[in-house]
Amino acid sequence: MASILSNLLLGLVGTGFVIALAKSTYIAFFSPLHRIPGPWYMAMSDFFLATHLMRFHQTPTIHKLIQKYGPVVRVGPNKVVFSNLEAMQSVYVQNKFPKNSGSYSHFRIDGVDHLFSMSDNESHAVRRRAIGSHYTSVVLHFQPQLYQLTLQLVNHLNLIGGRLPVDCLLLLRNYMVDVVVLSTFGFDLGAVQRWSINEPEPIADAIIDFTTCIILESFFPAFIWNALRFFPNARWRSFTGAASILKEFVRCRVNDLQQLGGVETHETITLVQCLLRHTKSLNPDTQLGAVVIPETVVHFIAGSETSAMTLTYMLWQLTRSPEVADKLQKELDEAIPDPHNIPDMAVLRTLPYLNAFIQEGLRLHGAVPPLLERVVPPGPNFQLMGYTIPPGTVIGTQSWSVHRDPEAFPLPEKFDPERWMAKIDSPCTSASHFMPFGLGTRVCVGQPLAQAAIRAVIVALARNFTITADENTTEASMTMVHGFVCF
Ligand code: HEM
Repeated sequence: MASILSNLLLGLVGTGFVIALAKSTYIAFFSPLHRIPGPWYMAMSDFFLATHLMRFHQTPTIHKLIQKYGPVVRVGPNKVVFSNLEAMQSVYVQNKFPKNSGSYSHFRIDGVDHLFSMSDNESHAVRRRAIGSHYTSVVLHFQPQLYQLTLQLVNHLNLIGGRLPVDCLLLLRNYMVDVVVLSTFGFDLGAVQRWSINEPEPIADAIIDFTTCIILESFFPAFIWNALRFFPNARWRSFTGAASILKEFVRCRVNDLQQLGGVETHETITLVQCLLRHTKSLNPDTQLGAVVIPETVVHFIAGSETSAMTLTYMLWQLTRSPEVADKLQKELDEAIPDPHNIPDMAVLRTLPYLNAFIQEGLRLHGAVPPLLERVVPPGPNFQLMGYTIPPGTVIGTQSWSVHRDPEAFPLPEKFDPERWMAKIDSPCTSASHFMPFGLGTRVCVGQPLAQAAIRAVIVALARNFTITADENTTEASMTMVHGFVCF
């Protein structure tokens, strides 16, 4: 009896395996995507790409595939990547293909969509209009406070006086949390102050935990993940509860603001004011959890780690190239007579070497370099570089590869701000290959804030200090680890 059962089981497993293999083979070799170059095993299953994602290595793996197979590669049964300017324009700018909800839905907060995760173009456009105005005028409204926060960094570092090494990422993460809270609520959270007295910053920690957690979560079915969250370990609980910590923080601050009447001023300048007015105009009874909280939380996450990461790499580049550091310092010394007085942002935007340095930093170390996945919508097939792509196919490009295209950027791995200097008066292909903030209608809404914070920090630190790397900071220790944002 036992042997009959085990034979039956074996037969069932064998049949399942043969059916799955036949299906994968059919998809790989007979689907409309079968002409597109790429590894045959990747065309059969998403498993292979997922293993690279799990090891935080998907972005460089895709880059290697593009180098090997050419500018268009099939990397999954239903997934195609490309690195080509016309295709970029067509997918992201002209056709505005929607985001792939399969991957972006993991970013939802409690299952609620926000600007970043929305895949429906129409709902996105409404939300974007409501929020976009906040970021286009954020520097106008908050420049004095932004500079004050930045000069705090200088003061704290002056107190250390170069006697001890400083973990730049930790410091800049706290700085960016202060910047994002400032733009969201209009007050100084004091995260940098806390850093200066060696105290942990729960919001900064929760932001980091959240970004790592969603990657981990994406590998488990929801019911398993929900069970895992109850594992009785304090660190694990705070790790998986990062979203709750952030939501609670936002809820309390919004309540405080409402009680003080701060949301009803005539001038709408903070992100939260914009969001409250927006939700009121849609439906006065909308709960905070439906729009304001998830939207605010995602701006904390999207805004702080990204900019802190890019800034850290920019500082590292200053330690590696004395020639670059000297040129930057010379330009800043001439333009800024008083090192404790940062000139207006409009003046900083005219400094050629500073801008070239920042462009180059964003090219090599933009914090969001992975595949920006879109889906071909229902309707006619899409023509991608001579290949027919049916509706439902996931397609996309990644700035990691576009920014390392040797035709646009000769010696692409070299950190060389000069490559931007030559081109400032004669726009050329490299400018159209520049996409650290994404492109099209889904381009980073926080870009003006990120650019302003990066400019202010680089100016303040390079004008006031000579930056050197600690002996433990090496090429190996600085190798980027790739999630959706880099680590
Ligand atoms: C160096 C810093 C930053 C980089 C490299 C960066 C990069 C990006 C990229 C590549 C996208 C497009 C993602 C996609 O198409 O899937 C994006 C979108 C977004 N970013 Fe940023 N970002 C930065 C800073 C910020 C800041 C400071 C904020 C806000 C405080 C922010 C908020 C957002 C939001 C809300 C979106 C979604 C926009 C939409 O879909 O309409 N980011 N960012």
